Amino acid sequence: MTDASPIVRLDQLRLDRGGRTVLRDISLQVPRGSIVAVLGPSGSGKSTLLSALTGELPAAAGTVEVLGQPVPRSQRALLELRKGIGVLLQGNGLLTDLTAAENVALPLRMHTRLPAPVIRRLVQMKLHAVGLRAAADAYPRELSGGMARRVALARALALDPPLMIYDEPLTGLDPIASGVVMSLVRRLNDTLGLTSIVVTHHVHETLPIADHAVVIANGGLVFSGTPAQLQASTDPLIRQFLNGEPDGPIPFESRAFTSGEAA
Ligand SMILES: Nc1ncnc2c1ncn2[C@@H]1O[C@H](COP(=O)(O)OP(=O)(O)OP(=O)(O)O)[C@@H](O)[C@H]1O
Repeated sequence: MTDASPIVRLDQLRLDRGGRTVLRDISLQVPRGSIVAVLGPSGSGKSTLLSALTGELPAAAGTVEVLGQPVPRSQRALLELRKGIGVLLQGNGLLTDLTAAENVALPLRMHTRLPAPVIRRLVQMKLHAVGLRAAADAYPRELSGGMARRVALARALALDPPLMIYDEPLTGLDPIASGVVMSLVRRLNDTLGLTSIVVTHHVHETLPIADHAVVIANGGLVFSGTPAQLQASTDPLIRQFLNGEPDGPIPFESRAFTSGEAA
């Protein structure tokens, strides 16, 4: 029997930072098996939203449920929850004095008691999944930007998390490497039975692999629907964002927070 409950459920969520409300009234359900693109201009609160999913930032109001449970407050329960969330951060976060294989092995060494030969085999499998088995003994400096991103992706997959979160996975990559990484995101999602949340302002590279898209701007969720619906939207705010125009309903120096509420 498959579990039909959403893997992430946000209800009337408000998030504050530095005494200001960054996002308000965010309600969203992420179905299992889907890829959801979270889009929005710089400073709109995308990373802030991610912090709420990993429990780094508690909700100021409303609820956040991840992997079928409210995000806990205790450090111990949070650590347990985070084992089920693979995160690919903006920088790759690879340790430069470790090889690709050693980097991928890190979470397995830290969070499991598996014997070394089993870890070696799992690492080979993860590197194979991102098409880099041959690069196991290379150091990060010997890899191209796209290859390093894929090693970081293999490391994020090390503990077989059901939920993957990608924070700006294309930053610094050329168009070819971007295409490789995005198609890998889709393939891994489908072959490993994952659910993926991709936070990015790379709209045109991300929409083709997404099942659902949300746009955050001006302190809230301004769109939620399929990529086709997003592309067809006539909302001036959405058009401004999609076309990258400086003038329109999104302020150029996007100040995502709305003043007052948490002050
Ligand atoms: N630790 C913090 N304290 C106070 N304000 C913060 C903090 N972190 C972020 N902010 C503010 O919250 C807002 C949203 O920032 P956030 O980093 O979530 O946006 P973003 O959409 O991820 O931006 P980018 O695409 O540039 O990474 C911004 O106005 C930012 O200045």
